[in-house]
Amino acid sequence: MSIPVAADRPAVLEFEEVDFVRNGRTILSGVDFTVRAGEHWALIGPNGAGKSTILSICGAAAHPTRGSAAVLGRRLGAVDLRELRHSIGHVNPRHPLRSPLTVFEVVLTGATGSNDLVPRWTPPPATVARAEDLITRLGLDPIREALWPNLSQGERGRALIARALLPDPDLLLLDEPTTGLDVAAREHFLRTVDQLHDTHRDLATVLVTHHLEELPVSTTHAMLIGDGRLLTSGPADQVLTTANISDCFDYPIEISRHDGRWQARASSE
Ligand SMILES: Nc1ncnc2c1ncn2[C@@H]1O[C@H](COP(=O)(O)OP(=O)(O)OP(=O)(O)O)[C@@H](O)[C@H]1O
Repeated sequence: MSIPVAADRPAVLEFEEVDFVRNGRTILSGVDFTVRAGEHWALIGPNGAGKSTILSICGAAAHPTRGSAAVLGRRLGAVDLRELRHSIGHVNPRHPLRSPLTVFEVVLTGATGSNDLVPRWTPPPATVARAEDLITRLGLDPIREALWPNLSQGERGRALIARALLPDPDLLLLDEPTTGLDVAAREHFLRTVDQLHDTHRDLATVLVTHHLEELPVSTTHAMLIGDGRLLTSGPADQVLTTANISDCFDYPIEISRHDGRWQARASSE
């Protein structure tokens, strides 16, 4: 069910020869890719390859040491990062929330980009209406008043997607969103992401995962990262092959695809 995307759609992310150096260590080197509106990318690579670092630049939380990165058409280094972040939805399963907010309140924090409700902030009626709509669309009505500490991982995942979509972002970043989910919650989550792609045709997404089984059917593109370098990128079916994945993980892995979903297992050769 991959949705074809025209090459002339606007670029949402443009990395050109991006290097990222921290504490004298080169973490990313010469990373080059373009993500366009309506594309759904998977970002895959071994532990420590640099995936989270790429995602933090995509989320305007860090900028390149060398090279250039444009997010939503704005070049990092020349724009107010905080303002830019309002147009980016970020789903992080390790969302650092300490107070016992309800699901409804957690979704509302998407309007202020904060972890907690901002004191003395009254959400405008349009924001409340949008939060209600997202809660219904993500199947959260029965747990609207449930408290965050009591939610299951799957319920939290759906609440965080609703939160991320509240400001109607053009870019959605999903950082290992299925971590800790049981198989039913994972499948529900993946269906939610596929439906999202059907209803938000211009939304671009970048999803980081360690497991190819956790890629939504609607994934259109993929990039493989190894040791801070982009190994290959492009249409998902051309990138997620036995040869490319085995090379990326330096291990013989066989890739297959059934009904739009990918599977990876150790090669018998
Ligand atoms: N501030 C920093 N200073 C030095 N090294 C860092 C810093 N931040 C990250 N690194 C290193 O950069 C490399 C890439 O880290 P990153 O978190 O981007 O990898 P990842 O692909 O997301 O890994 P994982 O799959 O384990 O989550 C790692 O080796 C990490 O130890």
